[in-house]
Amino acid sequence: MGWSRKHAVYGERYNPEKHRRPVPGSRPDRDAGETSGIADNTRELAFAAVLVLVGIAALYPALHHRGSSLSSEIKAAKSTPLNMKNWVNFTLLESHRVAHNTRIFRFELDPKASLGLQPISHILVRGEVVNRRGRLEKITRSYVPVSDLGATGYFDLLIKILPDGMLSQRIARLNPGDSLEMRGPVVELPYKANMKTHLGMIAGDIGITHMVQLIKAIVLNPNDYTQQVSLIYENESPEDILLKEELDKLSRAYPNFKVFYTVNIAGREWEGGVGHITAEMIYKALPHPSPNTLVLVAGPSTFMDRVCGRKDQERYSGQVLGLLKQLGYKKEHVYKF
Ligand SMILES: Cc1cc2nc3c(=O)[nH]c(=O)nc-3n(C[C@H](O)[C@H](O)[C@H](O)COP(=O)(O)OP(=O)(O)OC[C@H]3O[C@@H](n4cnc5c(N)ncnc54)[C@H](O)[C@@H]3O)c2cc1C
Repeated sequence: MGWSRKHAVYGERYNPEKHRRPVPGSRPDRDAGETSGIADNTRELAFAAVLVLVGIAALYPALHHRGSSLSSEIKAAKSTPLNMKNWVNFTLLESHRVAHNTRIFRFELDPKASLGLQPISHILVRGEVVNRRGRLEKITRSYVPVSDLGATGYFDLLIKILPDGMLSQRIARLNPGDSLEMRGPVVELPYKANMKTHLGMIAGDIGITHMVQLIKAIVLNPNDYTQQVSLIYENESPEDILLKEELDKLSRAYPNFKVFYTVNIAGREWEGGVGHITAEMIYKALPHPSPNTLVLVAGPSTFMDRVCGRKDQERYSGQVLGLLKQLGYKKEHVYKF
């Protein structure tokens, strides 16, 4: 689904060598003028060889141990029960309220297994409901896991419970120990570490799930050198902001992640933006269109209309409209969920 190869080839790729942060304590390479003849070189070489041998002997048990722990991590990742072919039952461990109409549902995995997702992916959830004609029917909906992708033993879904939502109402009635059928994953945007230098994100309401999955995948990956991830997140009121505490924590812990909130109804103490997202907010907070940047957008249909236009097909983002068009963004600068 979603991201096509066509989108991924635009522009120069971010080059980790060029942008690598210096390793603390590392010293510049030795100047060629410091070497003092063949005899010195031979002595240095012999000494270095002895050091290497001693080093290998000392490190062998640690390397061996690390090797086996890596292979068990790989085994664990492989042991994910989630697959595209069959529906698998997952047991609810617990759920907790995030906002008046939204809850996090935590499902169980084997203690060493993780979901093994590539960002950005969603999974399919199926449940039996009474349909609008009063008949029992199995229906399927998509949800984006928001727990760290490497988390073992569980995964979390953030689900908005709609007043007349068939599956979300069914999920809201689950008790710990109940189970739900799932299948997947479905990769939407196959994100690769360092694929852009600066990512912009614009989310409305429950559209945050896509962004949270990617933000965590970037900041928790020591080999991802993305210079900046900037999110603008729109909601109805401060109480409706989903995962605010977690987003604030991430932005305090990782200087390459910044978040700006805007709400339609604000109290006196509110310090963020007020009203719908504007062109000015986007201009100030997000990367300007360039081959090294990408802006991701997710939210309800009316929100998409204002910001960039709806996705026109299942696989392609389509033309850029709305605020992003006004600001000069083209198809290759925008990914719509
Ligand atoms: C790729 C993808 C990822 C998604 N990820 C998530 C996620 O992580 N968390 C999540 O909660 N949802 C997510 N959704 C939406 C989810 O798949 C369901 O559509 C949603 O839970 C409603 O299903 P339902 O059966 O409860 O409601 P339905 O019975 O299908 O719909 C009930 C009514 O609610 C309307 N409606 C649908 N969505 C919304 C909405 N967001 N706000 C207001 N009204 C709405 C429908 O138009 C309909 O009138 C995702 C959707 C897609 C396509």
